[in-house]
Amino acid sequence: MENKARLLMVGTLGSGQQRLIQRMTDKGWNVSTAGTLAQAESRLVEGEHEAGIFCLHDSGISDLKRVERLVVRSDMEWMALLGEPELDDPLLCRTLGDLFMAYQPEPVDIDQIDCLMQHAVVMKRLRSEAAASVVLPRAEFGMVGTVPAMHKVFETIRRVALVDAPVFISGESGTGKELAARAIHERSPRASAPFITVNCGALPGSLIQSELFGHEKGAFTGASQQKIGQIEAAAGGTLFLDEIGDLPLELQVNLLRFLEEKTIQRIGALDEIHVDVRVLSATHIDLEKAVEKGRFREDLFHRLNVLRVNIPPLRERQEDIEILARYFFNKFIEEKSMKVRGFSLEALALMRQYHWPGNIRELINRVRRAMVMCEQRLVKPTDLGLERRASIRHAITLEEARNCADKEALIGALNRHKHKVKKAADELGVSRVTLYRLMEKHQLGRKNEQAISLSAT
Ligand SMILES: Nc1ncnc2c1ncn2[C@@H]1O[C@H](COP(=O)(O)OP(=O)(O)OP(=O)(O)O)[C@@H](O)[C@H]1O
Repeated sequence: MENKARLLMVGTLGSGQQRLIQRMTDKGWNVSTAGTLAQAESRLVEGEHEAGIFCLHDSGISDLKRVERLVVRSDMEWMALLGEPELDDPLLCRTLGDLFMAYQPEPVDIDQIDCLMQHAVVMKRLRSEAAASVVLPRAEFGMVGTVPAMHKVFETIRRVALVDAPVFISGESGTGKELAARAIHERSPRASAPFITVNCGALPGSLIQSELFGHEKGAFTGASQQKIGQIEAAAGGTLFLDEIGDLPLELQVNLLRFLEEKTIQRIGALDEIHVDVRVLSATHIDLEKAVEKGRFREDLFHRLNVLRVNIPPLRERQEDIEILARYFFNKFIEEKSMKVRGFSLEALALMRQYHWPGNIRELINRVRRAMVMCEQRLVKPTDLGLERRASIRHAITLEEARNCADKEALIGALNRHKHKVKKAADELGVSRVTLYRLMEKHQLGRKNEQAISLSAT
Protein backbone atom coordinates (compact mmCIF):
# COMPACT_ATOMS: atom_id res chain seq x y z
CA MET A 1 0.00 0.00 0.00
CA GLU A 2 1.18 3.48 -0.78
CA ASN A 3 1.75 5.12 2.60
CA LYS A 4 0.41 8.40 3.92
CA ALA A 5 -3.09 7.04 3.67
CA ARG A 6 -5.43 9.10 5.83
CA LEU A 7 -6.64 7.44 8.99
CA LEU A 8 -9.35 8.87 11.21
CA MET A 9 -9.24 8.03 14.89
CA VAL A 10 -12.46 8.74 16.78
CA GLY A 11 -12.80 8.78 20.58
CA THR A 12 -10.04 8.41 23.13
CA LEU A 13 -8.12 5.41 24.30
CA GLY A 14 -6.98 6.88 27.57
CA SER A 15 -3.25 6.78 28.30
CA GLY A 16 -2.45 4.64 25.24
CA GLN A 17 -3.86 7.21 22.82
CA GLN A 18 -0.78 9.29 22.22
CA ARG A 19 1.40 6.21 21.78
CA LEU A 20 -0.99 4.76 19.23
CA ILE A 21 -1.11 8.00 17.22
CA GLN A 22 2.69 8.31 17.33
CA ARG A 23 3.33 4.71 16.29
CA MET A 24 0.80 4.85 13.46
CA THR A 25 2.34 8.12 12.25
CA ASP A 26 5.78 6.45 12.38
CA LYS A 27 4.39 3.66 10.23
CA GLY A 28 3.51 6.22 7.61
CA TRP A 29 -0.15 6.98 8.37
CA ASN A 30 -1.54 10.47 8.15
CA VAL A 31 -3.61 10.37 11.35
CA SER A 32 -6.34 12.85 12.18
CA THR A 33 -8.30 12.66 15.41
CA ALA A 34 -11.78 13.48 16.61
CA GLY A 35 -12.62 13.43 20.31
CA THR A 36 -16.37 13.51 19.78
CA LEU A 37 -18.85 12.23 17.23
CA ALA A 38 -19.62 15.80 16.14
CA GLN A 39 -15.92 16.39 15.42
CA ALA A 40 -15.74 13.08 13.59
CA GLU A 41 -18.63 14.11 11.37
CA SER A 42 -16.85 17.34 10.42
CA ARG A 43 -13.52 15.53 9.83
CA LEU A 44 -15.25 13.17 7.41
CA VAL A 45 -16.68 16.10 5.51
CA GLU A 46 -13.33 17.90 5.48
CA GLY A 47 -11.04 15.19 4.21
CA GLU A 48 -10.70 12.02 2.18
CA HIS A 49 -10.09 9.39 4.85
CA GLU A 50 -9.49 5.83 3.79
CA ALA A 51 -9.89 3.90 7.03
CA GLY A 52 -11.03 4.55 10.57
CA ILE A 53 -10.52 3.48 14.17
CA PHE A 54 -13.25 3.93 16.74
CA CYS A 55 -12.01 3.98 20.31
CA LEU A 56 -15.16 2.95 22.08
CA HIS A 57 -13.36 2.27 25.33
CA ASP A 58 -14.01 4.68 28.13
CA SER A 59 -14.53 7.42 25.60
CA GLY A 60 -17.96 8.67 26.51
CA ILE A 61 -19.27 7.50 23.14
CA SER A 62 -22.51 5.82 24.09
CA ASP A 63 -24.73 6.94 21.26
CA LEU A 64 -24.48 3.77 19.20
CA LYS A 65 -27.13 4.93 16.74
CA ARG A 66 -24.99 7.93 15.87
CA VAL A 67 -21.92 5.72 15.63
CA GLU A 68 -23.84 3.55 13.19
CA ARG A 69 -24.89 6.52 11.06
CA LEU A 70 -21.35 7.80 10.92
CA VAL A 71 -19.84 4.44 9.99
CA VAL A 72 -22.48 3.74 7.33
CA ARG A 73 -22.10 7.16 5.75
CA SER A 74 -18.32 7.14 5.74
CA ASP A 75 -18.04 4.47 3.05
CA MET A 76 -14.80 3.05 4.48
CA GLU A 77 -13.80 0.23 6.78
CA TRP A 78 -13.49 0.75 10.53
CA MET A 79 -12.08 -1.21 13.43
CA ALA A 80 -13.06 -0.76 17.05
CA LEU A 81 -10.84 -0.61 20.13
CA LEU A 82 -12.47 -1.31 23.44
CA GLY A 83 -12.07 -2.82 26.87
CA GLU A 84 -12.93 -6.50 27.31
CA PRO A 85 -15.72 -6.14 29.94
CA GLU A 86 -17.82 -4.06 27.58
CA LEU A 87 -18.54 -7.17 25.52
CA ASP A 88 -21.22 -8.04 28.06
CA ASP A 89 -23.48 -5.52 26.37
CA PRO A 90 -25.55 -7.30 23.65
CA LEU A 91 -26.31 -4.06 21.78
CA LEU A 92 -22.62 -3.23 21.63
CA CYS A 93 -21.82 -6.75 20.40
CA ARG A 94 -24.39 -6.43 17.61
CA THR A 95 -23.09 -3.01 16.61
CA LEU A 96 -19.55 -4.35 16.51
CA GLY A 97 -20.55 -7.32 14.38
CA ASP A 98 -22.59 -5.25 11.95
CA LEU A 99 -20.38 -2.23 11.48
CA PHE A 100 -16.76 -3.06 12.10
CA MET A 101 -14.27 -5.16 10.19
CA ALA A 102 -12.46 -6.07 13.44
CA TYR A 103 -12.16 -5.12 17.06
CA GLN A 104 -9.34 -5.28 19.59
CA PRO A 105 -9.58 -5.22 23.33
CA GLU A 106 -6.86 -3.52 25.33
CA PRO A 107 -3.92 -3.78 25.44
CA VAL A 108 -3.81 -3.00 21.74
CA ASP A 109 -1.39 -4.60 19.32
CA ILE A 110 -0.23 -1.76 17.09
CA ASP A 111 1.36 -3.95 14.40
CA GLN A 112 -1.90 -5.80 14.03
CA ILE A 113 -3.87 -2.54 13.85
CA ASP A 114 -1.50 -1.29 11.16
CA CYS A 115 -1.97 -4.50 9.18
CA LEU A 116 -5.77 -4.43 9.48
CA MET A 117 -5.95 -0.78 8.49
CA GLN A 118 -3.79 -1.46 5.43
CA HIS A 119 -6.32 -4.11 4.36
CA ALA A 120 -9.11 -1.61 4.96
CA VAL A 121 -7.44 0.92 2.65
CA VAL A 122 -6.93 -1.69 -0.07
CA MET A 123 -10.62 -2.64 0.14
CA LYS A 124 -11.69 0.99 -0.05
CA ARG A 125 -9.48 1.60 -3.09
CA LEU A 126 -10.79 -1.55 -4.77
CA ARG A 127 -14.34 -0.41 -4.27
CA SER A 128 -13.59 3.08 -5.58
CA GLU A 129 -12.00 1.60 -8.70
CA ALA A 130 -14.98 -0.70 -9.23
CA ALA A 131 -17.37 2.23 -8.80
CA ALA A 132 -15.38 4.34 -11.25
CA SER A 133 -15.48 1.59 -13.85
CA VAL A 134 -19.27 1.27 -13.69
CA VAL A 135 -20.79 3.40 -16.39
CA LEU A 136 -24.04 4.69 -15.04
CA PRO A 137 -26.79 4.59 -17.61
CA ARG A 138 -27.96 7.86 -19.03
CA ALA A 139 -31.66 8.35 -18.54
CA GLU A 140 -33.38 9.78 -21.61
CA PHE A 141 -36.54 11.65 -20.63
CA GLY A 142 -36.10 10.03 -17.20
CA MET A 143 -36.23 6.63 -18.87
CA VAL A 144 -33.38 4.18 -18.62
CA GLY A 145 -33.03 1.80 -21.52
CA THR A 146 -30.01 0.37 -23.30
CA VAL A 147 -31.44 -2.36 -25.51
CA PRO A 148 -32.22 -1.68 -29.19
CA ALA A 149 -35.98 -1.91 -28.54
CA MET A 150 -35.71 0.97 -26.05
CA HIS A 151 -33.56 3.03 -28.39
CA LYS A 152 -36.38 2.63 -30.88
CA VAL A 153 -38.86 3.87 -28.25
CA PHE A 154 -36.70 6.93 -27.55
CA GLU A 155 -36.35 7.66 -31.25
CA THR A 156 -40.12 7.35 -31.76
CA ILE A 157 -40.79 9.67 -28.80
CA ARG A 158 -38.44 12.26 -30.31
CA ARG A 159 -40.19 12.07 -33.69
CA VAL A 160 -43.82 12.04 -32.54
CA ALA A 161 -43.16 14.89 -30.11
CA LEU A 162 -42.66 17.29 -32.99
CA VAL A 163 -45.98 16.71 -34.74
CA ASP A 164 -49.41 17.43 -33.36
CA ALA A 165 -51.30 14.21 -34.11
CA PRO A 166 -52.69 11.88 -31.41
CA VAL A 167 -50.32 9.22 -30.09
CA PHE A 168 -51.37 5.86 -28.72
CA ILE A 169 -48.93 4.30 -26.26
CA SER A 170 -49.21 0.57 -25.71
CA GLY A 171 -47.41 -1.58 -23.18
CA GLU A 172 -48.06 -3.71 -20.14
CA SER A 173 -48.76 -2.16 -16.77
CA GLY A 174 -45.71 -0.46 -15.23
CA THR A 175 -43.64 -0.33 -18.44
CA GLY A 176 -43.43 3.46 -18.46
CA LYS A 177 -46.36 4.61 -20.60
CA GLU A 178 -47.07 7.68 -18.51
CA LEU A 179 -43.38 8.55 -18.47
CA ALA A 180 -43.35 8.31 -22.28
CA ALA A 181 -46.46 10.51 -22.53
CA ARG A 182 -44.81 13.19 -20.39
CA ALA A 183 -41.67 12.96 -22.49
CA ILE A 184 -43.67 13.53 -25.66
CA HIS A 185 -45.37 16.57 -24.14
CA GLU A 186 -42.14 18.02 -22.78
CA ARG A 187 -40.41 17.73 -26.13
CA SER A 188 -43.37 19.11 -28.07
CA PRO A 189 -44.09 22.74 -28.99
CA ARG A 190 -46.81 22.56 -26.31
CA ALA A 191 -44.28 22.00 -23.50
CA SER A 192 -45.01 25.27 -21.72
CA ALA A 193 -48.78 24.60 -21.64
CA PRO A 194 -50.48 22.14 -19.22
CA PHE A 195 -50.04 18.36 -19.31
CA ILE A 196 -53.10 16.75 -17.79
CA THR A 197 -53.61 13.07 -17.05
CA VAL A 198 -57.02 11.46 -16.72
CA ASN A 199 -57.22 7.84 -15.64
CA CYS A 200 -60.28 6.59 -17.49
CA GLY A 201 -60.42 3.42 -15.41
CA ALA A 202 -60.38 5.12 -12.03
CA LEU A 203 -63.84 6.77 -12.15
CA PRO A 204 -67.34 5.41 -12.79
CA GLY A 205 -68.91 6.33 -16.17
CA SER A 206 -71.21 8.94 -14.62
CA LEU A 207 -68.29 10.88 -13.16
CA ILE A 208 -65.83 10.49 -16.00
CA GLN A 209 -68.05 12.44 -18.38
CA SER A 210 -68.11 15.43 -16.07
CA GLU A 211 -64.38 14.94 -15.36
CA LEU A 212 -63.58 15.14 -19.07
CA PHE A 213 -66.13 17.62 -20.36
CA GLY A 214 -67.11 19.59 -17.25
CA HIS A 215 -70.63 20.66 -16.33
CA GLU A 216 -72.77 23.73 -15.83
CA LYS A 217 -74.23 24.66 -12.46
CA GLY A 218 -77.45 22.70 -11.90
CA ALA A 219 -76.77 20.29 -14.78
CA PHE A 220 -77.59 17.36 -12.48
CA THR A 221 -78.29 16.73 -8.82
CA GLY A 222 -75.24 17.71 -6.88
CA ALA A 223 -73.85 20.04 -9.59
CA SER A 224 -73.90 23.03 -7.29
CA GLN A 225 -71.22 24.86 -9.26
CA GLN A 226 -69.93 25.10 -12.77
CA LYS A 227 -66.96 22.75 -13.33
CA ILE A 228 -64.32 23.02 -16.04
CA GLY A 229 -63.53 19.60 -17.44
CA GLN A 230 -60.00 18.26 -17.93
CA ILE A 231 -60.16 18.70 -21.72
CA GLU A 232 -60.73 22.44 -21.26
CA ALA A 233 -58.14 22.58 -18.47
CA ALA A 234 -55.55 21.18 -20.88
CA ALA A 235 -56.28 23.89 -23.49
CA GLY A 236 -53.15 24.69 -25.49
CA GLY A 237 -51.39 21.68 -23.99
CA THR A 238 -51.68 17.90 -23.87
CA LEU A 239 -54.32 15.59 -22.45
CA PHE A 240 -53.12 12.09 -21.53
CA LEU A 241 -55.96 9.57 -21.37
CA ASP A 242 -54.58 6.68 -19.38
CA GLU A 243 -56.36 3.30 -19.38
CA ILE A 244 -58.40 4.44 -22.38
CA GLY A 245 -59.54 0.83 -22.83
CA ASP A 246 -61.70 1.27 -19.71
CA LEU A 247 -63.67 4.22 -21.14
CA PRO A 248 -67.37 3.22 -21.25
CA LEU A 249 -68.79 2.80 -24.76
CA GLU A 250 -71.26 5.69 -24.39
CA LEU A 251 -68.41 8.09 -23.59
CA GLN A 252 -66.31 6.81 -26.46
CA VAL A 253 -68.82 8.53 -28.80
CA ASN A 254 -68.35 11.87 -27.04
CA LEU A 255 -64.59 11.57 -27.15
CA LEU A 256 -64.69 10.70 -30.84
CA ARG A 257 -66.78 13.79 -31.52
CA PHE A 258 -64.28 15.94 -29.67
CA LEU A 259 -61.36 14.45 -31.62
CA GLU A 260 -63.13 15.06 -34.91
CA GLU A 261 -64.54 18.50 -34.28
CA LYS A 262 -62.21 19.89 -31.61
CA THR A 263 -65.23 21.15 -29.71
CA ILE A 264 -66.79 20.13 -26.42
CA GLN A 265 -70.05 20.74 -24.67
CA ARG A 266 -70.10 20.87 -20.89
CA ILE A 267 -72.90 18.76 -19.41
CA GLY A 268 -75.99 20.95 -19.24
CA ALA A 269 -74.56 23.61 -21.59
CA LEU A 270 -76.13 24.78 -24.79
CA ASP A 271 -73.00 26.12 -26.45
CA GLU A 272 -70.08 24.27 -27.86
CA ILE A 273 -66.58 25.44 -26.96
CA HIS A 274 -63.60 25.10 -29.24
CA VAL A 275 -60.61 23.59 -27.44
CA ASP A 276 -57.13 23.08 -28.84
CA VAL A 277 -55.67 20.03 -27.09
CA ARG A 278 -53.34 17.29 -28.22
CA VAL A 279 -54.54 13.87 -27.09
CA LEU A 280 -52.20 11.08 -26.03
CA SER A 281 -53.68 7.82 -24.82
CA ALA A 282 -52.50 4.52 -23.37
CA THR A 283 -53.76 1.24 -22.10
CA HIS A 284 -52.25 -1.97 -20.81
CA ILE A 285 -54.99 -4.07 -22.45
CA ASP A 286 -54.92 -5.29 -26.04
CA LEU A 287 -57.05 -2.57 -27.66
CA GLU A 288 -57.14 -4.30 -31.06
CA LYS A 289 -58.72 -7.30 -29.34
CA ALA A 290 -61.17 -5.04 -27.49
CA VAL A 291 -62.16 -3.61 -30.89
CA GLU A 292 -62.64 -7.13 -32.27
CA LYS A 293 -64.85 -8.04 -29.33
CA GLY A 294 -66.93 -4.89 -29.74
CA ARG A 295 -65.82 -3.39 -26.42
CA PHE A 296 -64.00 -0.46 -28.04
CA ARG A 297 -65.14 1.57 -31.02
CA GLU A 298 -63.03 0.95 -34.08
CA ASP A 299 -63.42 4.53 -35.38
CA LEU A 300 -62.18 5.92 -32.04
CA PHE A 301 -59.28 3.48 -32.00
CA HIS A 302 -58.13 4.71 -35.43
CA ARG A 303 -58.49 8.34 -34.32
CA LEU A 304 -56.30 7.72 -31.27
CA ASN A 305 -53.84 5.42 -32.98
CA VAL A 306 -52.52 7.83 -35.58
CA LEU A 307 -48.99 7.56 -34.19
CA ARG A 308 -47.89 4.76 -31.96
CA VAL A 309 -45.29 4.08 -29.29
CA ASN A 310 -44.98 0.50 -28.14
CA ILE A 311 -43.07 -0.08 -24.91
CA PRO A 312 -41.78 -3.64 -24.50
CA PRO A 313 -42.23 -5.50 -21.20
CA LEU A 314 -39.22 -5.72 -18.90
CA ARG A 315 -38.78 -9.47 -19.41
CA GLU A 316 -38.06 -8.75 -23.08
CA ARG A 317 -35.29 -6.31 -22.11
CA GLN A 318 -33.11 -8.76 -20.20
CA GLU A 319 -29.98 -6.63 -20.47
CA ASP A 320 -31.78 -3.70 -18.87
CA ILE A 321 -32.89 -5.53 -15.73
CA GLU A 322 -29.55 -5.32 -13.92
CA ILE A 323 -28.92 -1.80 -15.19
CA LEU A 324 -32.30 -0.60 -13.92
CA ALA A 325 -31.84 -2.41 -10.61
CA ARG A 326 -28.50 -0.64 -10.07
CA TYR A 327 -29.94 2.67 -11.26
CA PHE A 328 -32.70 2.58 -8.62
CA PHE A 329 -30.29 1.18 -6.02
CA ASN A 330 -28.06 4.24 -6.46
CA LYS A 331 -31.04 6.52 -6.37
CA PHE A 332 -32.41 5.13 -3.11
CA ILE A 333 -29.02 4.93 -1.41
CA GLU A 334 -28.65 8.67 -1.93
CA GLU A 335 -31.99 9.30 -0.24
CA LYS A 336 -31.09 7.41 2.92
CA SER A 337 -27.78 6.01 4.08
CA MET A 338 -27.93 2.25 4.39
CA LYS A 339 -25.42 -0.47 5.14
CA VAL A 340 -26.17 -2.34 1.95
CA ARG A 341 -23.53 -2.07 -0.77
CA GLY A 342 -25.04 -3.81 -3.79
CA PHE A 343 -26.63 -6.98 -5.15
CA SER A 344 -25.33 -10.49 -4.64
CA LEU A 345 -24.56 -12.42 -7.84
CA GLU A 346 -27.37 -14.83 -6.99
CA ALA A 347 -29.85 -11.98 -6.64
CA LEU A 348 -28.79 -10.57 -10.02
CA ALA A 349 -29.13 -13.97 -11.68
CA LEU A 350 -32.62 -14.46 -10.25
CA MET A 351 -33.69 -10.98 -11.31
CA ARG A 352 -32.70 -11.85 -14.87
CA GLN A 353 -34.77 -15.05 -14.77
CA TYR A 354 -37.86 -13.57 -13.16
CA HIS A 355 -40.88 -12.76 -15.30
CA TRP A 356 -41.59 -9.24 -13.92
CA PRO A 357 -45.38 -9.15 -14.43
CA GLY A 358 -45.48 -5.66 -12.85
CA ASN A 359 -42.52 -4.50 -14.99
CA ILE A 360 -40.48 -1.51 -13.85
CA ARG A 361 -42.91 -0.48 -11.13
CA GLU A 362 -42.46 -3.93 -9.59
CA LEU A 363 -38.68 -3.75 -9.96
CA ILE A 364 -38.62 -0.39 -8.17
CA ASN A 365 -40.74 -1.73 -5.31
CA ARG A 366 -38.71 -4.91 -4.92
CA VAL A 367 -35.39 -3.07 -4.93
CA ARG A 368 -36.60 -0.45 -2.46
CA ARG A 369 -37.99 -3.07 -0.09
CA ALA A 370 -34.89 -5.25 -0.40
CA MET A 371 -32.64 -2.33 0.52
CA VAL A 372 -34.63 -1.73 3.68
CA MET A 373 -34.93 -5.39 4.62
CA CYS A 374 -31.36 -6.38 3.77
CA GLU A 375 -29.37 -7.16 6.91
CA GLN A 376 -26.07 -7.75 5.19
CA ARG A 377 -23.93 -5.90 2.71
CA LEU A 378 -25.38 -7.49 -0.39
CA VAL A 379 -29.03 -7.84 -1.35
CA LYS A 380 -29.98 -11.51 -1.41
CA PRO A 381 -32.81 -13.22 -3.34
CA THR A 382 -34.90 -13.43 -0.15
CA ASP A 383 -34.63 -9.66 0.35
CA LEU A 384 -36.13 -9.25 -3.11
CA GLY A 385 -38.80 -11.85 -2.39
CA LEU A 386 -37.65 -13.89 -5.37
CA GLU A 387 -36.16 -16.98 -3.81
CA ARG A 388 -39.14 -19.32 -3.81
CA ARG A 389 -40.12 -18.61 -7.39
CA ALA A 390 -36.55 -18.99 -8.48
CA SER A 391 -36.07 -22.31 -6.77
CA ILE A 392 -39.09 -23.54 -8.68
CA ARG A 393 -37.40 -22.47 -11.89
CA HIS A 394 -34.13 -24.11 -11.04
CA ALA A 395 -34.62 -27.64 -9.95
CA ILE A 396 -37.72 -29.04 -11.52
CA THR A 397 -38.47 -31.88 -13.83
CA LEU A 398 -40.54 -31.46 -16.96
CA GLU A 399 -43.44 -33.14 -15.19
CA GLU A 400 -43.25 -30.61 -12.35
CA ALA A 401 -43.04 -27.75 -14.84
CA ARG A 402 -46.21 -29.01 -16.56
CA ASN A 403 -48.00 -29.31 -13.25
CA CYS A 404 -46.95 -25.80 -12.35
CA ALA A 405 -48.21 -24.40 -15.65
CA ASP A 406 -51.50 -26.34 -15.33
CA LYS A 407 -52.04 -25.02 -11.86
CA GLU A 408 -51.34 -21.43 -12.92
CA ALA A 409 -53.80 -21.73 -15.80
CA LEU A 410 -56.48 -23.18 -13.51
CA ILE A 411 -56.02 -20.47 -10.89
CA GLY A 412 -56.12 -17.74 -13.55
CA ALA A 413 -59.32 -19.04 -15.17
CA LEU A 414 -61.07 -19.61 -11.82
CA ASN A 415 -60.18 -16.14 -10.63
CA ARG A 416 -61.26 -14.51 -13.87
CA HIS A 417 -64.66 -16.23 -13.69
CA LYS A 418 -65.16 -15.71 -9.96
CA HIS A 419 -65.10 -19.48 -9.40
CA LYS A 420 -67.85 -20.23 -11.88
CA VAL A 421 -66.63 -23.68 -12.84
CA LYS A 422 -68.62 -23.93 -16.06
CA LYS A 423 -67.17 -20.67 -17.42
CA ALA A 424 -63.65 -21.50 -16.31
CA ALA A 425 -63.94 -24.94 -17.93
CA ASP A 426 -65.15 -23.34 -21.19
CA GLU A 427 -62.23 -20.94 -21.22
CA LEU A 428 -59.75 -23.75 -20.62
CA GLY A 429 -61.40 -25.96 -23.23
CA VAL A 430 -62.07 -28.86 -20.84
CA SER A 431 -65.24 -30.44 -19.50
CA ARG A 432 -66.56 -29.56 -16.08
CA VAL A 433 -65.73 -33.05 -14.85
CA THR A 434 -62.12 -32.66 -16.01
CA LEU A 435 -61.88 -29.27 -14.34
CA TYR A 436 -63.12 -30.71 -11.04
CA ARG A 437 -60.59 -33.51 -11.36
CA LEU A 438 -57.77 -31.05 -12.00
CA MET A 439 -58.86 -28.84 -9.13
CA GLU A 440 -58.73 -31.82 -6.85
CA LYS A 441 -55.33 -32.88 -8.15
CA HIS A 442 -53.89 -29.43 -7.52
CA GLN A 443 -55.74 -29.05 -4.24
CA LEU A 444 -57.66 -26.00 -5.35
CA GLY A 445 -60.74 -25.67 -3.18
CA ARG A 446 -64.06 -25.15 -4.90
CA LYS A 447 -64.60 -21.84 -3.18
CA ASN A 448 -61.88 -19.50 -2.08
CA GLU A 449 -59.74 -21.95 -0.17
CA GLN A 450 -56.08 -20.96 -0.40
CA ALA A 451 -57.12 -17.43 -1.42
CA ILE A 452 -56.32 -18.51 -4.91
CA SER A 453 -53.39 -16.60 -6.27
CA LEU A 454 -50.55 -17.26 -8.63
CA SER A 455 -48.03 -17.20 -5.84
CA ALA A 456 -49.77 -20.19 -4.35
CA THR A 457 -47.71 -22.52 -6.53
N1 LIG B 1 -37.35 3.17 -18.59
C1 LIG B 1 -37.56 3.60 -17.33
N2 LIG B 1 -36.51 4.08 -16.63
C2 LIG B 1 -36.70 4.48 -15.36
N3 LIG B 1 -37.88 4.46 -14.72
C3 LIG B 1 -38.94 4.01 -15.38
C4 LIG B 1 -38.84 3.57 -16.73
N4 LIG B 1 -40.06 3.18 -17.13
C5 LIG B 1 -40.89 3.35 -16.08
N5 LIG B 1 -40.23 3.85 -15.03
C6 LIG B 1 -40.80 4.11 -13.70
O1 LIG B 1 -41.67 3.01 -13.44
C7 LIG B 1 -42.87 3.43 -12.78
C8 LIG B 1 -44.07 3.06 -13.62
O2 LIG B 1 -44.06 3.84 -14.82
P1 LIG B 1 -45.40 4.43 -15.48
O3 LIG B 1 -46.37 4.87 -14.42
O4 LIG B 1 -45.02 5.40 -16.51
O5 LIG B 1 -45.96 3.07 -16.12
P2 LIG B 1 -47.31 2.83 -16.89
O6 LIG B 1 -46.99 1.94 -18.02
O7 LIG B 1 -47.99 4.14 -17.19
O8 LIG B 1 -48.15 2.03 -15.80
P3 LIG B 1 -49.73 1.75 -15.76
O9 LIG B 1 -50.09 0.95 -16.98
O10 LIG B 1 -49.91 0.94 -14.51
O11 LIG B 1 -50.40 3.09 -15.70
C9 LIG B 1 -42.72 4.94 -12.58
O12 LIG B 1 -42.18 5.16 -11.30
C10 LIG B 1 -41.71 5.34 -13.65
O13 LIG B 1 -41.00 6.50 -13.26
